[in-house]
Amino acid sequence: MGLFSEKIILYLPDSDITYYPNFFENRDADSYFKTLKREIPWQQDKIKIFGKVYDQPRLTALYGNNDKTYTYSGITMQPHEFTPELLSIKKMVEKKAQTKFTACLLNYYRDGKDSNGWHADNEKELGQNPIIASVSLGGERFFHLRHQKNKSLKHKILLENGSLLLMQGETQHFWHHQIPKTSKNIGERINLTFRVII
Ligand SMILES: O=C(O)CCC(=O)C(=O)O
Ligand SMILES: [Fe+2]
Repeated sequence: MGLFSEKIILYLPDSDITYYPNFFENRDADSYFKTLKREIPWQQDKIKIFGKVYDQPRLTALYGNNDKTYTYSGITMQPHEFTPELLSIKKMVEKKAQTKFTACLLNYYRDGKDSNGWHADNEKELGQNPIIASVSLGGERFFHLRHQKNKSLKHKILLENGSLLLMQGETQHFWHHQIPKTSKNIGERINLTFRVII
């Protein structure tokens, strides 16, 4: 077992979630962060929540190895072609997850006011039991989990620079997750969520 293989299983009911805190070495994570911040054509979309239109509270981009679009919160995103950096990250994630991913949704949280509200990644194009592999680069943010039926069942985990979080099995049927806003003075963060879009 190498230095970077520490594996933390979150034994939450109705879930299959694993966290690898040091999936990337810090200097690799830092270098990916710099390149992606500069090269990705970050966009701020409008989202629709209960019929009202808002600016999404973060920047995003979609990458894919086919032209399949991805629709959530009333936005349909068109994929860009994978860059060399994204392909090298994808390859390492695929080895760990034992899955070939077709797409990556990227999130750029500029500061603590940027966030990602409660949701499950349960869009129909992700299939029945989606596997989501989520890479964190840059500033640390808390990831909150809340059971959809039993809302007193909660958990939070700090997503560190260079970490990988794997959610699979029935997780998206039973749990919501969010990245809440924070008033702490924190660094900007890039998150990559690899998905299989069918
Ligand atoms: O930024 C994160 O860690 C979570 C991103 C997320 O939940 C999503 O893009 O669906
Ligand atoms: Fe999500």
